[in-house]
Amino acid sequence: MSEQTTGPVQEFEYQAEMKQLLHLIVHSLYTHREVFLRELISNASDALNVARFRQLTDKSIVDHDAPLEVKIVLDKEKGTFSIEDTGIGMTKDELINNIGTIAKSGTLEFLHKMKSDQKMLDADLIGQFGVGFYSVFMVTDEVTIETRHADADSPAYRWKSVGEGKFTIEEIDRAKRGTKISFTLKEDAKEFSEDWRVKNIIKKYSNFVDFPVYVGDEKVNTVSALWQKRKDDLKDEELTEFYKYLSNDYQAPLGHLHVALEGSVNFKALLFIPETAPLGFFRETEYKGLHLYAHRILIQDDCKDLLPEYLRFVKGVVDTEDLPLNVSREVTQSSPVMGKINKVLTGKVLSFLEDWAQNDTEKYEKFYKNFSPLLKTGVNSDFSNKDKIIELFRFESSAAEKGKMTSLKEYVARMKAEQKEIYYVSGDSRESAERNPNLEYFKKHGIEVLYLLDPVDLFVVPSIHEYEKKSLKSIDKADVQVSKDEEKQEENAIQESMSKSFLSAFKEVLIDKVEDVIASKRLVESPVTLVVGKEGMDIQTERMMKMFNKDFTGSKKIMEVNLAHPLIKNLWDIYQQDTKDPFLRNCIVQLYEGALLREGNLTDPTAFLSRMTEIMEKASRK
Ligand SMILES: Nc1ncnc2c1ncn2[C@@H]1O[C@H](COP(=O)(O)OP(=O)(O)OP(=O)(O)O)[C@@H](O)[C@H]1O
Repeated sequence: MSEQTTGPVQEFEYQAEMKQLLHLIVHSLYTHREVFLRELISNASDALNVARFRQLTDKSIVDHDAPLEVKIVLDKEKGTFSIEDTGIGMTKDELINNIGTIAKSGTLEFLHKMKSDQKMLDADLIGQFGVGFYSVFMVTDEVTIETRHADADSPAYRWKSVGEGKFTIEEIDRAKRGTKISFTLKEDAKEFSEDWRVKNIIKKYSNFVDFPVYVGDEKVNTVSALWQKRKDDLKDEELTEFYKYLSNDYQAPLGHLHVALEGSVNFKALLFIPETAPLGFFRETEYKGLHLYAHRILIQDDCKDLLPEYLRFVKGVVDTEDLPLNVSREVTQSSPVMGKINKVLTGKVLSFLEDWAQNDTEKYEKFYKNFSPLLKTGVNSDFSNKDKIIELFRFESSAAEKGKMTSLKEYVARMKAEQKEIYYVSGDSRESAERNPNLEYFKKHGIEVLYLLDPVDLFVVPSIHEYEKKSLKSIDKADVQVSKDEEKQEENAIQESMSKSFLSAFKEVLIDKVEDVIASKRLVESPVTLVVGKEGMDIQTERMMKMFNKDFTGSKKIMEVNLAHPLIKNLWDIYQQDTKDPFLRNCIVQLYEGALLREGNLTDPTAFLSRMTEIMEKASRK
């Protein structure tokens, strides 16, 4: 029965974006429609949490001692559904502002995209995208909300909407605190007025809600603090169920970690690593943190202070006895207890990953593929754990077949006695890294080079500097060490007189383009290559900087010339006859621009092509 109206009915219009969203929900979401119930229970549970907080500190709230619970009433004959909570309730402003806005940015965009991709829109995905309350319009055409806020002087209201266009608000006579949402189910959604169906859905999605959920007179959910159980008593099935409830993920987690600590800090934690990164995970600046409980009572469902940001893929709960119940967000942030928990958890998560890396490579590689771009940034932000994080790095390598990953430890174990540095090269793909002419020397001499194929590597690997006292060096740098013997042999092969004056001719032609031109000790098959000075930025890094900032110019490169290459020898012959030969000059520019092209930095391909035509014409003349 509805409460009496006590004021005029006011009409409101949804924002344009909201209308579009509602249209999509009503007309496009067909599968997993039962998640509307999860959304409604989750909102009720949030409201109950707020009420529980207020109960602790404010004796004057409406129905101070009312039990905190959710009641669902079904009428199979009439096909109706109602859900009522004794939570905090809503004021008029909250009804207008909170109901009627899209919870998460990007939701509409996402739904549109799914639709235009002609994908089957699956309502199970919406939990991740924050359609929230409005999912109810999948199963009904008209919704009524009756609510009274816990503040003693706050009136009660009825909100009514037929979905797509408008909603109305009127004042009503309701004495109870909390919110009741009721509606008649659509013809094709009548199943949701069946007891057994609704109970099954609650068990599936909402078993771990912190408050009793009743269907009729029967309490349906478990209401158990899983993390309080002993490690050995935890069953895989309930862990998976709990994880899904907690994270809104529809897949089982990749793994979990149970921590119980007693001593200078006391807490229990149940943490999960997801199987895959949720859509939009890496774009997300607004991510959800862990759930923080104190004495088994949820005090924050989004606590970002329990783990550093580079571990934000971890989902789960932390329950501590060291924080007071009525602790505010500001106090938790600066609390030394939080600092201690953060420190312990970070160490535990890193050791947990290290254990996978050592003992379950398949799982680790799955994890690594999904989350390593984030994990790796820890090297630049968490100095106390830097060494641990570095152990978790994996790379493709010239010593391993495509797709196989290797660690720095394994690399160092394979290093030859005379090798002093750890070498790496970056590239968009293994193939492009392997085509880098700077690699030729290393290939010829069987020196292992790591391939940095993840763009994030370029920002983090250079800051590793050293691993087991061996410095990490990009093979694009001019000062990579080439073994002494080798140097001698090469030097002998190079005619001293040839190199000096000839190279200065290169320099003269490329005067404003390169920093220097030197004889190469590392090239085998290519005529020239570009390298960066000791302090310079890696070539790939520079390319990325240019993508972010059009005005970024980068530094001048050093050109290395392979004096043993047949083409260079031919040019030497031309040079000896005429040091200013225009063909020679053209070839020098072409060689330089060819090197730019290879590294993806050629800015004027038209000039490059016409010069090439000119050179070919000359070369093909009889
Ligand atoms: N039963 C309720 N009691 C009190 N407030 C509610 C209730 N249901 C909804 N609300 C209010 O309406 C808002 C919008 O709910 P909605 O489900 O659309 O999004 P959300 O819960 O904020 O986001 P998400 O679904 O992503 O968690 C809530 O944030 C809350 O302020």
